[in-house]
Amino acid sequence: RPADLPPGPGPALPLLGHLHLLDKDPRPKFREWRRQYGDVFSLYMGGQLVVVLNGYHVIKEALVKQADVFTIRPSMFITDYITRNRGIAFASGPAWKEQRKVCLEILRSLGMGRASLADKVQQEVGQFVQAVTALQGRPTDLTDLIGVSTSNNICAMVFGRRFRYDDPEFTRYLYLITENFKLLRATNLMNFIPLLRYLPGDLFNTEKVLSNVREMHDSFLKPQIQQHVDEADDTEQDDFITSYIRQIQQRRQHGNTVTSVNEESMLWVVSDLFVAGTETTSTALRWALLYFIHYPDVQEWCYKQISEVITTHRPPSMHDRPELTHVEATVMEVLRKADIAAMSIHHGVAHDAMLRGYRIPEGSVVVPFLDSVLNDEEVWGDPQNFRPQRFIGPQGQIVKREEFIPMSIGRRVCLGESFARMQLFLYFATVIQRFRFLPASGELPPMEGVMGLNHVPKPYLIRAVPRVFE
Ligand code: HEM
Repeated sequence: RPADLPPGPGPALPLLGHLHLLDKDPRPKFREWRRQYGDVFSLYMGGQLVVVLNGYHVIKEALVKQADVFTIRPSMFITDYITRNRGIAFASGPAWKEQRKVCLEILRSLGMGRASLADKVQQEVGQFVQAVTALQGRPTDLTDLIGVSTSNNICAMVFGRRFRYDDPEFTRYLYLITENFKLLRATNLMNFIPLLRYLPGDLFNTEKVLSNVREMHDSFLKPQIQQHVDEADDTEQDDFITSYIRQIQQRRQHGNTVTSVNEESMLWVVSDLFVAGTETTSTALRWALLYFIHYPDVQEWCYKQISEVITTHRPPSMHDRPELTHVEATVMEVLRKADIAAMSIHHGVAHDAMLRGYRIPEGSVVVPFLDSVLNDEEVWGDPQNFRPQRFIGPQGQIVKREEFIPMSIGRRVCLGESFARMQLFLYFATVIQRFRFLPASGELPPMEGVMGLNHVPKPYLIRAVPRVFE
């Protein structure tokens, strides 16, 4: 490692680099290396130099203060192979900029984070409550139900419709997403060890991942889009696809030929919203229920406020959000402690850069290690504890800390942040109002998660016992 690069673990092995030192869950090793080498350290994954950014100040210095340099995605074999700079999440340059701008405009016009969309989410939460009530407190793994329900919120926004919980086709597409989130961790190795690409067969599941993407696009997204195209002229429909089609038409009418806003981009953007919005939000909700059964006092702390502020006669709405501070604080603590996007999405550098006196060469992969901020002792004091009260100030108000960055910061900050936060608030408030969550047996399920692309809880059974209102 040249002397001006960030320090890191000793000699790298040929082909593997430092990969042999990393477990399936690299977080403990990264925490150890931060203590040893400081807030900016580097390692080789295969032949690829990876620079890991730790702590709020370093991540902000890179992603915000040097945004012109650190906003791009690195060129990686797998993502280049699959997305080819289409969509948002893995695109860079002018196409990413234009897609992100158009998407944000549309999402804002649809009311992301505001009342109109909230009504639809509230209706979906109502359906979810009905389905959970029907279980009559029986021990159940709620993963699939949560998956379909949270995904329905994206569907309401993007397609203007929802799907039944027992729709086998829709459940199949959600399964494909979950499978890809799991498979991509192994597939990722191909990014770092080019030799693996030449092995016969599909040992690292690249073809499987690609065929899952194709199936989702061809059998699900394209027909949904086509239906919107067919009905575009005579529809009052108020959803993402209809708005995007209008954006395409406007550009055509103005003779704009250099734009990336076209039918192909629409497919990839819709795919990104669907994939990024489904898996993450449902994971957060699954973590939440697990925390609820481990911390019954937190459930009661929220329930007491809900029953005082809005009683139990009507479901909570977004208007209650400012007053339901205990629920809001619990959403924040789940997002902090669950570490869902611990490694964020990889960033790159547009050209050689300097950070904290170290050179970050063009071609590096940059990991904003969000875990290092969300679990920083200097910021939180007792990060290991699940304690929503840390977000409540002396006057009972919500404390907003700039270090609270579960969805990253800078120009790439999660596009669905306010939508996700709105959904989580409505689910948490409503299910706590309606149920008491208990473990399936005397033994509590483990809190350790599994690292794929996201940090997800292991499957567990839970009892949702309807509360009896007097
Ligand atoms: C709890 C829920 C969620 C978490 C923890 C989360 C987290 C993240 C993180 C860490 C990133 C990477 C930011 C970076 O590169 O620095 C990201 C990007 C993104 N998220 Fe989310 N997200 C969530 C929900 C959503 C939802 C509901 C949507 C869609 C409506 C969404 C859409 C996206 C998109 C499109 C990107 C790519 C942005 C870009 O590259 O410009 N996310 N998210």
